Amino acid sequence: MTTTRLQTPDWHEFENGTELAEALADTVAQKLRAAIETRGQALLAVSGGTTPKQFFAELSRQKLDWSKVTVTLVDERFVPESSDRSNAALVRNTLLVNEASIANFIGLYHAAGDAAEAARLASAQFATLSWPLDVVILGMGTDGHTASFFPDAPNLDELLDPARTSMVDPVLTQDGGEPRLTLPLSRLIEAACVILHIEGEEKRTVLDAALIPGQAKPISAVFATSAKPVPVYWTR
Ligand SMILES: O=C1O[C@H](COP(=O)(O)O)[C@@H](O)[C@H](O)[C@H]1O
Repeated sequence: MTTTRLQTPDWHEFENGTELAEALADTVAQKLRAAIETRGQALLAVSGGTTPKQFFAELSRQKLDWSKVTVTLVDERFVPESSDRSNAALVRNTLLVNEASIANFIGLYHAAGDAAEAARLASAQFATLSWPLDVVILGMGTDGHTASFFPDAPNLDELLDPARTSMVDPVLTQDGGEPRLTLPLSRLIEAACVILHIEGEEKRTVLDAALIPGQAKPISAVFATSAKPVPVYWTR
């Protein structure tokens, strides 16, 4: 992986998780309203894991025409929604409630034989969407992965190829706990708006290091290849 151009992050720091969640929800809601205004619909891709819960709760209460919003995931574990590891279950339970309960949701998981087959099924569904995405909210693990771009993934270079044309890719990773499904970097950075949401000192240190050329982690590729600034929303 080569990184030749890293951004100085557009840093948004908050006193606590509640203030961050409110500000991020306001920003995302504005972007969704603008997309609905200009193209009659909005596509939002969110991350899973533990960080976004409070943000999802705030976003779910935002007043906008959620019937015109399609929500999907940046990445998913190859597990059914009955699993407590399911990112789709997190979205259903914490984002697709309140005002947002009428949004359309397209998950990445399919009950297929393996992650590769599930990725093919998800890609066929994604082909019906009106690309590019309007808003992408990324998270990051303390190993520097974002989406399911895990450092140990054999196909990491392909996933991070800015010219990649696939829609959903399988990821075979030990670090990630189970096989994964992910949008490739190209689909994420072509979005009108990409925001990184991280919390805690450890993640800030990891990100700071990853932005130094020559210390590349998967997250580095987002900042190295995005044509637009990628705001970082952070709190201790
Ligand atoms: O595995 C994943 O991890 C990252 C970070 O999760 P967190 O629990 O540290 O917030 C997440 O962004 C990604 O969507 C998820 O699949």
